Amino acid sequence: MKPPWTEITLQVPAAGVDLVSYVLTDQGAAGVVTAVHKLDTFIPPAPDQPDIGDQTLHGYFPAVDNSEELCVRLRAALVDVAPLIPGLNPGDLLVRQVAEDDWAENWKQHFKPFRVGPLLIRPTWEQEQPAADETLLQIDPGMAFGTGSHATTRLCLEALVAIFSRKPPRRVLDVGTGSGILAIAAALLGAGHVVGCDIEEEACRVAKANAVLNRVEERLDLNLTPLEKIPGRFDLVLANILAEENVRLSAPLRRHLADEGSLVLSGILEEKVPLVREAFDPLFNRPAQLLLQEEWACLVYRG
Ligand SMILES: C[S@@+](CC[C@H](N)C(=O)[O-])C[C@H]1O[C@@H](n2cnc3c(N)ncnc32)[C@H](O)[C@@H]1O
Repeated sequence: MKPPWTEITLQVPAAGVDLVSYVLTDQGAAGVVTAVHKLDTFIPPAPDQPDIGDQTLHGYFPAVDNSEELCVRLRAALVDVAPLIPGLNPGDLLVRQVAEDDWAENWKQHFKPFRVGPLLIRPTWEQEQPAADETLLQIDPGMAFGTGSHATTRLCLEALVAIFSRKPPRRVLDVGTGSGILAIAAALLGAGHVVGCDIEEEACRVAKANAVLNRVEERLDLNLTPLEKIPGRFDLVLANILAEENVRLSAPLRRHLADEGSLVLSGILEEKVPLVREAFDPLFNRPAQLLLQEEWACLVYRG
């Protein structure tokens, strides 16, 4: 029998769905589902649009014995973002144990192939073929974050393609590799050696499987080594982790960057840009390039 999951359900004001989804993922949710909007492309309504009301959000966590402990942790994380989401009630969590079949396949219908520069990024269950001048990147995110359809990943992919079009980095570091999508993109675009790290064992397993799928496993080193302990310096460092985590890791991220290398910081809500700039600007001689998509920002520094 397939393992069960712990489902957490909460009501979220429409404009907060993306942020709460991100928080649940950060707290270990393997998948997040809304009834009417998919997680990865939710666009908050414009201020002049009528409020479309609360959305029901389901987060799926590997089954836990003590669901109260999970709820306490989630409430604490939600209390942190509640000031950004008027109307969010972090106390209001419903818990249910569910079988895998209840949700595991449903989300797949939302992930469609898309293009960034020369890359055609395609989920494994889709058939679209690359044009002659395109490179296919196949991805099965499994239980890891990173289909490419989240704005934070897309911003990284766009920055990465632009950097490779100027001067292909030889050595790349992908901090918080998730499904391995960015690490694999770097390898497919020509990087000689790519290190990807994550704090989640499952992410490393999924990323390795995706590396094999794309036949780049020999140039990829995917592991659970904490950033501080990874040896060497890199021509390109990518970090699609939350703003606060980027700030916490500012010193080791900078240390891992080779001279003239590029540092791509993502997972940053637009209102958190000043916080990230405050930590990173003093470490660089030049200001960062700012890329924006939906309510997410990406900062690109040059060493
Ligand atoms: C938003 S996902 C990004 C996945 C993928 N790189 C992408 O761009 O789609 C963030 C990932 O970072 C991992 N993570 C969070 N903090 C981390 C840290 N300090 N070191 C390594 N990985 C971390 C999480 O487990 C998660 O897989």
